[in-house]
Amino acid sequence: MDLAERSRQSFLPSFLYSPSPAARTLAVDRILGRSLVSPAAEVGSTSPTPIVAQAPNEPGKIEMYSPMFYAACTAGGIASCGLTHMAVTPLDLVKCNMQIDPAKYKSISSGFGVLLKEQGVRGFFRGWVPTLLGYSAQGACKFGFYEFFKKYYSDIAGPEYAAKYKTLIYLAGSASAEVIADVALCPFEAVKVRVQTQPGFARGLSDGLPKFVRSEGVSGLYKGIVPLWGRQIPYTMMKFASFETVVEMVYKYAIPTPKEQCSKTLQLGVSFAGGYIAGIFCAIVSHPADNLVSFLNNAKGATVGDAVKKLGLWGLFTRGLPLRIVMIGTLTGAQWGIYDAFKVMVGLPTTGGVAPAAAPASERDQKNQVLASRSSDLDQHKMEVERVQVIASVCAADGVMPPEFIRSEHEQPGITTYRGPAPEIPVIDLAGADQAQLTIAMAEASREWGIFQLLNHGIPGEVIREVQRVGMEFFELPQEEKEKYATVPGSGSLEGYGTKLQKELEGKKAWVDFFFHYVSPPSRVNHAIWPEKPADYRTTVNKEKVRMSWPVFCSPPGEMVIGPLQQLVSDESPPKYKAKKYKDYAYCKLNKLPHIWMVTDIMVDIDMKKNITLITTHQLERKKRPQASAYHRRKMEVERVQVIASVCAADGVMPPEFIRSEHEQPGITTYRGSAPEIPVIDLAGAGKDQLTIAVAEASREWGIFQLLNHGIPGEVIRELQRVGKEFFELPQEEKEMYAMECKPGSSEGYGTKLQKELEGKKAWVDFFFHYLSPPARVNHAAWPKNPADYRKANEEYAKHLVGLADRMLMTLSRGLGLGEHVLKEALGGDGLELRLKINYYPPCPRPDLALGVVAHTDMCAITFLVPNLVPGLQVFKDEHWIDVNFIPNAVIVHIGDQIEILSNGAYKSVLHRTTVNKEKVRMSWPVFCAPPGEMVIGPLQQLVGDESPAKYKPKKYKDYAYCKLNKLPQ
Ligand SMILES: O=C(O)CCC(=O)C(=O)O
Ligand SMILES: [Fe+2]
Repeated sequence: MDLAERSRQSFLPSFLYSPSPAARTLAVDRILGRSLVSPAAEVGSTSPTPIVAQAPNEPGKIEMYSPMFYAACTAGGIASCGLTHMAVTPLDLVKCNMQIDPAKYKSISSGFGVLLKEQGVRGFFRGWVPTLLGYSAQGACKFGFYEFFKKYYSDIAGPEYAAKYKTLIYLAGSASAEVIADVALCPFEAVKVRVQTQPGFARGLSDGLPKFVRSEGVSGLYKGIVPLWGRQIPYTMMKFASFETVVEMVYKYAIPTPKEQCSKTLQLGVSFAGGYIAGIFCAIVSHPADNLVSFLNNAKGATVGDAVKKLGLWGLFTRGLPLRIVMIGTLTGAQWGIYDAFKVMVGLPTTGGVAPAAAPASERDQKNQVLASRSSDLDQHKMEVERVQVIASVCAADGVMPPEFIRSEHEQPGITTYRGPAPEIPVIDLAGADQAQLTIAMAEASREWGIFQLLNHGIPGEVIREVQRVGMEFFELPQEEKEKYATVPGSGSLEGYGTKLQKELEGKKAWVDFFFHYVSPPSRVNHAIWPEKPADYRTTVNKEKVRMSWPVFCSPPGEMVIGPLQQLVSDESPPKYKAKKYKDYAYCKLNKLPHIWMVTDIMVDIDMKKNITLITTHQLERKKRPQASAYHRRKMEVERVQVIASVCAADGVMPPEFIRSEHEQPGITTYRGSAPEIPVIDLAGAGKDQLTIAVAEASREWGIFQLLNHGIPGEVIRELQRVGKEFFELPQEEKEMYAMECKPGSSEGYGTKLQKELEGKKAWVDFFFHYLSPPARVNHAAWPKNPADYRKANEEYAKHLVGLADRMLMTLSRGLGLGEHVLKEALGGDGLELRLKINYYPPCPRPDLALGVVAHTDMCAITFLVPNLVPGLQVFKDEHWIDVNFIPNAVIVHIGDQIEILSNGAYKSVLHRTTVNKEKVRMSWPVFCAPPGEMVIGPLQQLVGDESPAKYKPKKYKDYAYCKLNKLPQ
């Protein structure tokens, strides 16, 4: 499987799989497939990648609105109506007889007695065959055509009107379906009534039908069609529209979780309840008519007026109502329950609960085409962006959405929105106050809230409405038109039509598209990026641009240095923020780089026993320790995992952002069965050819192996590890001197990844990065000065590693049937860049819940790694996460993305991750070998031919890195 393919398979939830290569699949691929890239495993230039766990294949899923879908709905309708009506045949029989011969069948209970006496128990089921067949046919048409007409009318109305007039659509859809359903039912109903009410006419359908046709003709079968329509159509309209409405309201108001996240049992419960309530409505509205019919049948020659006089208006509406409510409620509840249970059984969602705003198929196809054609133009990042508006139109149909939009629980508005009484944000009336009052009001609102509403702000309502109108008109343009204004990532300009790409807190996506452009000052305004349509966009916005500057973001020019105002800083109120250029602040913020501008308070807590612990101010507040503790305050700029670990160790809990969701938790996802070991290759024990075969096979099959007798002396590795460990054991302040800067191009130093990960989770690891080779890239200033022999140990290791890398690249090259030097040359020859990373995984209170480095493939060409003896590395092989059993003194080799690409997929870059340990510190020293950024990497020409077309697009390594780190499609 190549990289792209793997990433596509990984996180697609089962409900988004589509078995057929139809338009929907295309949409899913295009729209969802690429967004499943996992985060950077290393800050800077190496790693991040696709994949986490393979989702199971789910064959047999039915695509919404496909012929199979309607067939399933039809079958569900058969089960639903046929069975329920057959079950109530005895009741129906008595009821029909009461209507025909009220003198004999006086009430339901006495009617049963008469039947039993005259016909025995078998008499109760007289006519069950025409009932079953008739109502099966009716159910088939009723539900099958209802789904059809609902979609058909929604499509005609278009998404907006379909949502606005949804009730009308339910009513029209069910009426249309019922017209057809009654045509199917009518002949069976005619025979059934005759069989049930005319003793001796026939035993059942088989003899009754020919007899009926002989006496009344075929047209006789349809004599009752008009009254049938009259009775059934309004009833069905009520039944379907109220069901849809009730279900929608239940999901909206009664159940906090979105429908697609509710269990199937709950969904079916909602269907039954919705059906029951719909049944109650049906019973109520049809009740007067029902009473009327019974009365007229019972009293020959009576009129409606007589009935009203006799029963009274109240009686007409209520007499016998409770019983009918129970009967019809149960029946309708059961019908919807059975219908939806059938749908669930075949893998469809239950009915209702989302607005029917399905984009018309043709429109959707059009969008897919646009997406598809854009994807052929791979050179432009902007062509590859997934618009929420497009995703929404694809998703609207089935009411599900891609998982990256589903927030984790602590963010879900359904859960986290406060429902109690809450104060309103301040409202400030600019007209109603003098300057002093206004100053006080605004200052207070800004101190307390940071947000307020202005009244009488001087912008005429008409101006605002116009700006909103032209903006809305732009977003309603065809997708192609909007894409002309797409923002270009990496272009340095934020202006244009855009959608945020997984760069959010928690890696989730925001359900929003946007358009950005400057409106002021004139020197910054670039009308070229302003929408051309609607035609009056520019004049409308331009005209009002000065006043429009109220609601837009007002910020300083990028070069301005912003820090606490001098006048507000003193000994008593020391600066809380670092001064920095606005553009640097923006860069860090946009890239979620360490908040070096913000200073975290860390307290040193010394208790009576002279135990020293680090504690955050926040934790201190929670702990409310007795007076006996003394606290020393100090500032920490970034939250290091090592510091967090030392704070957490005491109470055995850890911050929630380290708790992985279940599909990532090592406690759940680590494979415990017997698993193969990663290949072990002994460099001393084999001839050149044997070695080539072993390395090539391991790289094809696994993408990872351990080398024994690699030629790096044990002493050299031990020294490397000693100095690294000593560095991490230095006081925090000293390590912070090497903190990685959040500036473009800075990729060396001490660091901690901050909130850049899939699902917004944090990795339980700190690290140090620096170059080892080539000499031109090495910057000793970035290396730790302490311990003193850090440099010597690393230089020694680097020397050996350069040799080992050469040797392995030669072997891999031979393994592809190529000359020894081909791979290395393709990677820049002696320009090959070696970057050391030291991973420091502190002890973790819940190693079953946290991860060290999240699942990724290394972005570089090849990685050489030596860990300490604490286990933790896992690889994904044959759909399982398996532990790597490191052999002491071995070197672990990872194939990275660039070798996979150069080999045109013959060698696989390995998907791996790390777990952490409860008691012990785990450390590892990977060295990432990568080509210089300017090198163009693509499948080697020698490996590409007619039979084996290129699977990867050549691109500069730095562009590959840019895309990977920013989660853009490759
Ligand atoms: O710590 C390890 O064993 C692996 C670390 C890793 O995969 C990485 O940093 O890219
Ligand atoms: Fe890695």
